[in-house]
Amino acid sequence: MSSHTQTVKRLTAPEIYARKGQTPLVCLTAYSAPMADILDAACDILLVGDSVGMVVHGLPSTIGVTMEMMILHGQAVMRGAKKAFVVVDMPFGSYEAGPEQAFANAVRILKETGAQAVKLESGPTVHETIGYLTQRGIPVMGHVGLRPQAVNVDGGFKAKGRTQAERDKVLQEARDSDAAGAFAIVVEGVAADLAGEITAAVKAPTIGIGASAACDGQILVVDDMLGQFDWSPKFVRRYAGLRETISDAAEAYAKDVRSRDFPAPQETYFAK
Ligand SMILES: Nc1nc(=O)c2c([nH]1)NC[C@@H]1CN(c3ccc(C(=O)N[C@@H](CCC(=O)O)C(=O)O)cc3)CN21
Ligand SMILES: CC(C)C(=O)C(=O)O
Ligand SMILES: [Mg+2]
Repeated sequence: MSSHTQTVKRLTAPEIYARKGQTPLVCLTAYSAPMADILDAACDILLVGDSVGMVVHGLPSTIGVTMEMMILHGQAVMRGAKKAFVVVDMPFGSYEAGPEQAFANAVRILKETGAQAVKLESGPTVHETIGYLTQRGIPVMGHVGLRPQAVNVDGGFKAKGRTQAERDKVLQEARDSDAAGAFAIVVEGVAADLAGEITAAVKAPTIGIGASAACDGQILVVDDMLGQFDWSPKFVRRYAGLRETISDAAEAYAKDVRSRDFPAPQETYFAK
């Protein structure tokens, strides 16, 4: 459906920003059109996360995710979601060099997908970059705490804020993202008290993942909460058992094919 014939009004960045202190923002990741279509009614925000590289493409981390992957999945999600606000993650290497690199790649993401905003993980140039993009018409979601794209310097996916120096750094990055104009900030993998401090310190709504109930909203990787994996981080709650459901269905299909029970006459074409 083209934007001209769209009947359902999409949420906007200012509406998300104004949700601070209101009812919690409901967010999930989405990577495909049919999943976005199903999740649209329940969610305020759908994030086309670079976690797609690990969850869908089987990569060991998000480092190998490309602009092309983010754009293809962004396009699919935009075709499925009618009401939710859609944010696309900027992949590793597409924004860290500075504001001009980030702007060029964010423009490409918005033009080619139709999504309304991008997200980027905190780092030394992020304060400058969020301001540069926001002033030029691109809403930016910040991301502080556990930064999956820093996996190689951190030596793994490690929760943040166990030392005072680390707590100060995460809080400062959240303050910087807020001051630079982020319309929302993802807070990942931090202790509850730090998540509370950050949420109280910033004007933008905080969206937690492994960051306690103190945040202004929550996000999970959809395949985690649907139970597609046998291992998940501690912060995941399973709302379905898709792994077992899919495996049981595949076993039942295999049994029916081998016994020639499938296909039956009603599943077969005949000449007359
Ligand atoms: N499926 C999936 N779910 C996610 O939430 C997710 C991804 N993939 N990929 C990108 C990042 C990586 N994430 C991760 C991955 C592992 C841990 C993890 O191993 N956590 C440990 C605790 C580590 C610590 O205490 O420092 C755990 O046991 O929960 C956390 C976040 C979150 N994101
Ligand atoms: C988990 C969320 C916040 C994310 O960045 C992703 O899915 O890539
Ligand atoms: Mg991400």
